Amino acid sequence: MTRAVLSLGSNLGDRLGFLRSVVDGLGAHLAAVSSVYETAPWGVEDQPDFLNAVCVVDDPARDEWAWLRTGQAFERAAERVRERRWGPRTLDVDIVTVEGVRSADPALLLPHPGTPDRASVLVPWLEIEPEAELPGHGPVAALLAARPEADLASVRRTTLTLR
Ligand SMILES: Nc1ncnc2c1ncn2[C@@H]1O[C@H](COP(=O)(O)OP(=O)(O)OP(=O)(O)O)[C@@H](O)[C@H]1O
Ligand SMILES: Nc1nc2c(c(=O)[nH]1)N=C(CO)CN2
Repeated sequence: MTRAVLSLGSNLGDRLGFLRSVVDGLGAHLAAVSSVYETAPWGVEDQPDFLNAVCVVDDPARDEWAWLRTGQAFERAAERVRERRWGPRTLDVDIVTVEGVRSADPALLLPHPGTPDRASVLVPWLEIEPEAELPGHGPVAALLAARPEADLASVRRTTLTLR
């Protein structure tokens, strides 16, 4: 119960700097991090493009709630202001999965229910874990193959790096 997959997103201010703040803050607990992707916004479409990335983290001392608190601490440090659902933000850290954990608690849904529909999560995740499975949904590669072509085209790999 120590390994987790996190999705990172930013579309306000120093987008790359906010993603880097997470990677830097995770330090030795960062097991893998994807490339940075520039992605067209889903949900609310009249907002700037996002930078998105996915990382795999590992810490024997942290359970799923500790990972949620960790993500929220990074969001607070980025002075995130929550104005509307799916609206623009300096930093969003979603807990995609925590190994061996399923949760129906609205404060921490695991796996994150948006994952199967979000190419902005599936593409970077697949890059770092080609064999990944989303619990209850099967291989990430199959979820991605089921997305419409327009979704795939909206996720563009950049040359920016996080470490
Ligand atoms: N797996 C999860 N990861 C992060 N937050 C979660 C998760 N499951 C539930 N939450 C809850 O979601 C709440 C709101 O999250 P947030 O404002 O980031 O939503 P959103 O990014 O607008 O939408 P979405 O959750 O669909 O990406 C948080 O208070 C948190 O407790
Ligand atoms: N492309 C993209 N679109 C989004 C994102 C995101 O991370 N990437 N996050 C949102 C808020 O949860 C709303 N829309």
